[in-house]
Amino acid sequence: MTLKLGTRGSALARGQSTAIAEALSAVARTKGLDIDFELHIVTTSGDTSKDSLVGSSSTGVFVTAVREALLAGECDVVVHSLKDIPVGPYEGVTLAATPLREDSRDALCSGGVAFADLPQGARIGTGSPRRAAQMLTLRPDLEVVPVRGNVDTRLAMVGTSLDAVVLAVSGLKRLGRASDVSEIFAYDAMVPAAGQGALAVEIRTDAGADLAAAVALLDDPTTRAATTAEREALGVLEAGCSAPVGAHAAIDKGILTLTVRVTNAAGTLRLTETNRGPLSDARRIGMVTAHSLLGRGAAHLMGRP
Ligand SMILES: NCc1[nH]cc(CCC(=O)O)c1CC(=O)O
Repeated sequence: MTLKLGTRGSALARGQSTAIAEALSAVARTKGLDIDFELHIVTTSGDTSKDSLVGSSSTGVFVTAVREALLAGECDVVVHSLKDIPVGPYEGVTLAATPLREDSRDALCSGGVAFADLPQGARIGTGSPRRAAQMLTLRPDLEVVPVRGNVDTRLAMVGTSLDAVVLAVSGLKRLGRASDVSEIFAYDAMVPAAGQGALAVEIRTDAGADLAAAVALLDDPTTRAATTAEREALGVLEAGCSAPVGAHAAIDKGILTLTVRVTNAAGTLRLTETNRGPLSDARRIGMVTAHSLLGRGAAHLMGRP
């Protein structure tokens, strides 16, 4: 049987979707199921617009287009970067698997210069308020330059119009650009975005039990718990993926430790909160952490009354 796997058309999206398609076929075979996948590329207006807000995946337009293709029956399974998916349910769509996640940290790509050694006032490209704010906390002298476009486009700016860019380690690895990483930010220096480095495999809620069971074989319970806590915190903070909010859950010996950080845009004020507990409490840990941040004034830092 050949199924269609829906994805965006960027090199990153196609690469990670191909990897998931192969992994799905392999796990299905171990259960005696013969499933092959062909990629179904979903294009959106955003894919051709580099300079407008529509070009930002933070608005969720790409995720919505891919999900609508799934609901329309143009494909049977879809793959997204989890961090691009708005928090909350989507009618008719089920998150069938969160596979083992890649490194979730952020990386400096500077042509080899360490973050501390960047020249005074260096120009750093990022479209992420979270990365911009945390970078300015560490180095208020830096000039943050808003950039858009895919990973390769951004890397091409290093050494020409920019001194460096900040990108997710996971995306660079998936694109075979790990050698462009000059320094990886420690988790406490730059708290990653909720869900960064993780993928989401979705199916229609009314899909057959066989497909649901096959996809579920790819689910990694540790990744599921960590990203559940991170995304719950983001949801309670009412922050989208474009807010200056970092959320990172680490799991060690069955204990989940969630750290959430809210920074103001200038990087001059920040609140960081950490809570831990069993994996089964992932959602509650996310909620509790976000509520205590709100109690400490997080909404004000995010520019809300
Ligand atoms: N916002 C764009 C985006 N969405 C997912 C990734 C790759 C990182 C991931 O796998 O979470 C990227 C690029 C980046 O942040 O560097």
